[in-house]
Amino acid sequence: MLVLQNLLFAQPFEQWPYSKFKAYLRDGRVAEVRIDSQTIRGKLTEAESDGPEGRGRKSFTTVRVDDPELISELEKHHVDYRGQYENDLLKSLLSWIVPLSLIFLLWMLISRRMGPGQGVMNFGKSRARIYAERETGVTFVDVAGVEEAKEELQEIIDFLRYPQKYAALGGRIPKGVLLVGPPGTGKTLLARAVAGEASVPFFTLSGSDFVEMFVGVGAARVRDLFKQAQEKAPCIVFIDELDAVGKARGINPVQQNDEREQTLNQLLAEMDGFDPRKGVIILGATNRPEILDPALLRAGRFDRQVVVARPDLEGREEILKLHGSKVRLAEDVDLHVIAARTPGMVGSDLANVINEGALLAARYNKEAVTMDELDEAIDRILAGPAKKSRIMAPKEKRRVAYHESGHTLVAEALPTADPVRKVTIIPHGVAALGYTQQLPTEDRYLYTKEELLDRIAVMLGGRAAEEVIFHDLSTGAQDDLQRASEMARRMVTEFGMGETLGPYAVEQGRQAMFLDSHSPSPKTYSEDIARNIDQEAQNIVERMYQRANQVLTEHRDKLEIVAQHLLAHEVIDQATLATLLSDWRPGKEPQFADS
Ligand SMILES: Nc1ncnc2c1ncn2[C@@H]1O[C@H](COP(=O)(O)OP(=O)(O)OP(=O)(O)O)[C@@H](O)[C@H]1O
Ligand SMILES: [Zn+2]
Repeated sequence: MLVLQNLLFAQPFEQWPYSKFKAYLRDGRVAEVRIDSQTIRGKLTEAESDGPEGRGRKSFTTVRVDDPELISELEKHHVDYRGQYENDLLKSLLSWIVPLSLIFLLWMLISRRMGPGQGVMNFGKSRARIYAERETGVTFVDVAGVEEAKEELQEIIDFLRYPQKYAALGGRIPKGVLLVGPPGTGKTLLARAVAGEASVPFFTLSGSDFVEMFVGVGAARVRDLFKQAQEKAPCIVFIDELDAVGKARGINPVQQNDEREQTLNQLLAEMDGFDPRKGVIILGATNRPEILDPALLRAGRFDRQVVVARPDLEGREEILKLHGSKVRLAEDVDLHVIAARTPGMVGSDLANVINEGALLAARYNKEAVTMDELDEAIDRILAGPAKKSRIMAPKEKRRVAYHESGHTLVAEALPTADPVRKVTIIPHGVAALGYTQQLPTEDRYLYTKEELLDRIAVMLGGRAAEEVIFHDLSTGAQDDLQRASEMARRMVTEFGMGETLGPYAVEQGRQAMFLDSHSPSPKTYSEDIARNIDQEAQNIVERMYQRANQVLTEHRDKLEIVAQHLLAHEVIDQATLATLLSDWRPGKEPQFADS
């Protein structure tokens, strides 16, 4: 820079006072100047130059002072000036450019966080994007292992395809369908597939997005979303994580969330306000239906629920096949074996197994994914603490299979027990390892003494099976025991079915107790009677346990058949159970003496 300047000003500089420079400037004798932070260097005009020997024109330098008129005077006298003259304009420019660009940056950040098409400028607008089928490209082929859910959704697809047909017939079409199931089972995927199958636009919004920072934004979005959707009908509106916005109102009075509540109210209003025959179907997804505001589940809203359950063995194999087809699997890979190793895993876990396996194969420079990589992938995924607890070791699985078979057999054997609808050893919820689902044949309000006793025996059937088969007990029956004991106690104290008290009820009905569950119910009887009640309840449990034990010992072969089928397939439905027990007529067992 300095070198350049010196070249430019070939002649030596004369040191001038500033006033002299200004005087020359005003007289129009200055030709050009270079200004930097400390000094001003300049050249005079041709006319001012020295004689013929001077190669250049006369140059001067002066100390730069704070002179607001300098630039205007330079302009006025047509001086060629260059340099960094920090005038007030620049200063003030800087003083607002910097904060302005900071604000802009912040705005960019916020609008990126808020998703595309959603800036500060239009934050009332819904960020719903439209997915045409071409874009999502998802159909039922891409969702595996959830056949029941698919079947239930088929009607919705049919309706979206031929809304006129339904309108003509006047059939009632649900407005809202709630997909309920554990995380990663493919609820989102399924919703998209419904849109894909029906070739309709897919609007999506996530409940957690609703909970925004400004009050009113969520509600505005909901309004906008429904407006857009109605213009594009037939279409699907999908609300993921419905529980984030649909939590029961007023659950937490301390930390109230006006925004969420407003959004929820808007959602309810919108759902009430449109005519489903126009062809807008709302799909919601949640893995915690129990915390939803009951208003959301009322008729005309999400009044239909579709369970997207954890996949069973076959389902897992299907999902593995689906995702396995996207990578190169070695000849030796048996996805059935992988499926058998992964009870409790959901679709996203299984997709992960395949993906992780492929990554490992690439790392080991293999040509294809082999069993080794898939095994390692499973181990890696199981290492996550949350997953581990969900997945059973083979030994545990065996025990759970016999336990559940025990419940099943006792239920089938006893004359009044409800028929078994479904048995599964796929982990459900947090506590239950498996479950046996009984189907009440009719709505029940009254139970006879014998029916209650049968129920208690069924509850104890799991534990009895463990004893018959393994000759020891596990902690898995804790919940069964509690329920059986409570039932026995209530028989004695509330229903007057015991001998100690006869037809005398000492405890209030359960409803009343429930309302005031913190204070123990006042004892209206003596210590003596209390001891007798305990004794009698204990006797009932003990007797029913023996009864369950007897059924299972006598029909151990049936127990084996059911348990082995459970181990192989993880679920047994009512029809399969009937086939498995074909030659055995349940309910025909001799009545147990109930003295
Ligand atoms: N049934 C399935 N068939 C095929 N792939 C599946 C299935 N379930 C899950 N996946 C895979 O897992 C991914 C995540 O699934 P998805 O997001 O649909 O689950 P989700 O039930 O909506 O979970 P969340 O409740 O956590 O939102 C899918 O993109 C897909 O790759
Ligand atoms: Zn049990």
